[in-house]
Amino acid sequence: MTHLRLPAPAKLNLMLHILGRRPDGYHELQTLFQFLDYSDELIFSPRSDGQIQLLTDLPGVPSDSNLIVRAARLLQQATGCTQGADIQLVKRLPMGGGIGGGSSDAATTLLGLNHLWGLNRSLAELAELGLKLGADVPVFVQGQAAFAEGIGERLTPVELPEPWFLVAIPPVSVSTAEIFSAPELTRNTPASTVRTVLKCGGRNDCQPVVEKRYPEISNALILLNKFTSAKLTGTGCCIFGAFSEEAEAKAVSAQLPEDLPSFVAQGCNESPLHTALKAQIEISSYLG
Ligand SMILES: C[C@@](CO)(OP(=O)(O)O)[C@H](O)COP(=O)(O)OP(=O)(O)OC[C@H]1O[C@@H](n2ccc(N)nc2=O)[C@H](O)[C@@H]1O
Ligand SMILES: Nc1ncnc2c1ncn2[C@@H]1O[C@H](COP(=O)(O)OP(=O)(O)O)[C@@H](O)[C@H]1O
Repeated sequence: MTHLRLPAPAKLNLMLHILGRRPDGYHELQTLFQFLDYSDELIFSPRSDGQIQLLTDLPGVPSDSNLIVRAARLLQQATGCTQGADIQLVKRLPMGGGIGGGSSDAATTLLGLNHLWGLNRSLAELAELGLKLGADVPVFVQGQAAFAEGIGERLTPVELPEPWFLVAIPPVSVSTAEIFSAPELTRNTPASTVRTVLKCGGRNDCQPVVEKRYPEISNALILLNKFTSAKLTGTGCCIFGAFSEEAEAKAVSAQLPEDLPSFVAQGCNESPLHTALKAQIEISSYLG
């Protein structure tokens, strides 16, 4: 195989409840994840010298800290694999946006290199490895819309409607660690069941903290709420609203001011990464 090109899709947190804080500082949460058909892209080419080279510079992120390089090295260590790779990144997902770009890049690296290097590791093994890189990585590895518990790693797959989402990107970057360490964050929301959440929805406990600290986000929510019910994803900065028709979402997107960029994408219960990998595997077996 000469190279492998795969998407690293965004996610939305359709609700996010914080139940408590563990002794290690991580938070127990309940969240509903759905993927978006809007992705970074990664292109993997094999190297026989064992080196991992990221060919694309990501401003502000040194190569050794990039989750792509960290995921590739972790996979080498865990499997004893001596092969390497050149990796190109086409970055589309806003960084620090709460749509999981870094975690998704890491998951695509784990699945992509597992395939390219012929390692045959299961999704469960790769998800366990991914959790070492971030709480959000396992859901991208498993690739199904899910109700997540624990710190985000205990996943119950769910079937959700797949509306069109308008995602607006207020011009600020929010650090996940900052919001989770805020003294004023609600940390005692009672546990819900997946059934209740699917029936009644839920809120994002991070939203009041983020709105207070980032007026740009609170103003963007006021604006989008004029068209549809809008919410924060994860710890922000992105906000979203759902529409049944793509055209309707695009019409609203076109009416937003220039300083509030946005995109429209469909919600997906199967990750576009898994859809692309299945197609890739079919092509490889067809070509022999
Ligand atoms: C909040 C969520 C919701 O999906 O997403 P984002 O807004 O970051 O996209 C996730 O829980 C974020 O997952 P992820 O971005 O992978 O977090 P990590 O790198 O593991 O952790 C970043 C920091 O957030 C805090 N953290 C994260 C997850 C969690 N359940 N409890 C926490 O307290 C920790 O302080 C940690 O230092
Ligand atoms: N491949 C990557 N893509 C994006 N961010 C990365 C990557 N590798 C490391 N990071 C770091 O992770 C942080 C969080 O990134 P990201 O996943 O985009 O946001 P969020 O967790 O809010 O969804 C970035 O600010 C950056 O410092």
